[in-house]
Amino acid sequence: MALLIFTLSGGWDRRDTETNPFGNDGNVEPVADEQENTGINFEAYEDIPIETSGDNVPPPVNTFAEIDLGEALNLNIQRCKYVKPTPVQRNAIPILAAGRDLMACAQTGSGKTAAFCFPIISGIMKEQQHVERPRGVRGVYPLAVILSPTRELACQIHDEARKFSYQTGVKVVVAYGGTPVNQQIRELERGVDILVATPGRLNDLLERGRVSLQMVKYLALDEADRMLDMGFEPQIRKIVQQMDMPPPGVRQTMLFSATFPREIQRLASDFLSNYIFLAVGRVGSSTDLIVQRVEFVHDSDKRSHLMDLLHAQRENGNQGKQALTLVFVETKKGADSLENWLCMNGFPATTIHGDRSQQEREVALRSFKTGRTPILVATDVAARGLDIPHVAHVVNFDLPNDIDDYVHRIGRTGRAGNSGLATAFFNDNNTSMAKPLAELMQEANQEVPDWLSRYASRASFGGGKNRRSGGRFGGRDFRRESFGQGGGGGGGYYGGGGYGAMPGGYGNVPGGGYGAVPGGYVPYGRGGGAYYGGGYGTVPNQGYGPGVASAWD
Ligand SMILES: Nc1ncnc2c1ncn2[C@@H]1O[C@H](COP(=O)(O)OP(=O)(O)OP(=O)(O)O)[C@@H](O)[C@H]1O
Repeated sequence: MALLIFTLSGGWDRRDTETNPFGNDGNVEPVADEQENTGINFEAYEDIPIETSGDNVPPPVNTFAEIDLGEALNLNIQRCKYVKPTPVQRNAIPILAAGRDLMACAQTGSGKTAAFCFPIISGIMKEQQHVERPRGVRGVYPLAVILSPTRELACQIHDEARKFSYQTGVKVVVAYGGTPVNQQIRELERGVDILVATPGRLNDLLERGRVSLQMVKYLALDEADRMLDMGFEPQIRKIVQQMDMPPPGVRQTMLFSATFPREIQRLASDFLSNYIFLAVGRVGSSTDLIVQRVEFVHDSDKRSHLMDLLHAQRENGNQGKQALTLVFVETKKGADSLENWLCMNGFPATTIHGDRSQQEREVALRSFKTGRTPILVATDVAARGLDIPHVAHVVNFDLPNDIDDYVHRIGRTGRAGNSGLATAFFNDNNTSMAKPLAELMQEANQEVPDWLSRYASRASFGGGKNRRSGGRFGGRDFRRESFGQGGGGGGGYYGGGGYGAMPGGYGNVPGGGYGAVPGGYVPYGRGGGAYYGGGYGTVPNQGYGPGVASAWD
């Protein structure tokens, strides 16, 4: 017999005909080996520093089972093969399950999506019987809104949330620009509990009167610092403060990012009520898990230098295969032209940026993910949130002007406890980044080349856009600093060093200072030095020393 339950998502619960988002992999079987099944290097997460502030912070949990998330959601957690919660999940889920507002700052790739999705889904499951949506009015009344800065990230969150809510009766719908709005309206009218959206498209739907926010109980901003910076803030204010969304205290608000500059925190506090601030030290981003290298490369040499890196990577790759490499450039034009050049030189590449149609962007992303075009040239549109498995190398061909953008960009590798490699090309156009970059690398136990330290110590370059406020954290509660209790903080948290193993490794780079790397996997660790084995051992960037010295002196 078909299971038809009327739900207040505005439609019929069609759990029995729901497409299985896990595909054939949706069987719930006991997980034999955590490491193998999750890909998570759990040890890397053990000593992670956690900082919370606010009134009556609910204690963290060690297992998902300690929180009553509901049976259907627990089954999905097993289907996802999540054995243990990550530190941000351990701390954030009980806070959110207790109904508290939260500003959470946790390293890239550490599972923030689940940290806000689980409590939302579980909360809606519990309330399903009691919620009454307005009747007789044509409109769509989501109970939760999740906002994301890019379309691709909105899609990704939607895909994740659909997995987590499979067979729970909770309906997730996504709305984003660049696709026909009427189709999305029709989908919304079939019922929605959780609406994942980009701000532009949601505003459009609100202005058309097709969506009402009056029933919203949960509001989540992913990449919250980006959502509240100058570009997006007016749109967010409009959605959150000028339409019919219940005020803070009535709705529950959760803000998540890997970075949280102080001034954005101050702004964000308008949207929150008696919130808890949570900072989780960076495991996945600018930490030991990502080997960061910075090389001095003049603009005119960037292409040939990139080519050398890609050649070396191919030679060391698995059966001559090119490892997935994400190359960040500054402009859309620059992205197109580099992509062309790479293709002409025998490196299958594609590109993603704001001038491409949504369809082209989606095709490009798919082609990169599947390895058909293992090089993706991107602008900052791909800097945040995208969770692409097996990205081995992020190249900052053009460095960003903001250190937080750098943190998000390199965080596209080294996800979920895996290791990764990030290379930045630095030259005289990037002097304002020298100081924050050197500091960030130092915090993360990376070896800072002498020439970069010299740039960093030059007073005239010291005014770089260094918005970092958290020392070892991606951010620290600005309320504490206002009260004079916090700020800064000594070292010691990264004392352990030496996580995991490094994929790839360069060998035989023509003209470079890299040594040959047999086997491709090279252990790395603090003080150990031997990132790339051989000649590239103890002093990374040595090969560029002379060039840099002449540029500098
Ligand atoms: N408890 C868990 N066990 C195993 N894997 C997990 C767990 N939680 C999340 N993951 C996986 O970790 C990866 C990274 O998660 P997610 O994309 O949510 O990171 P994030 O913190 O939002 O990163 P970013 O700051 O870059 O947006 C995903 O592939 C996700 O499926």
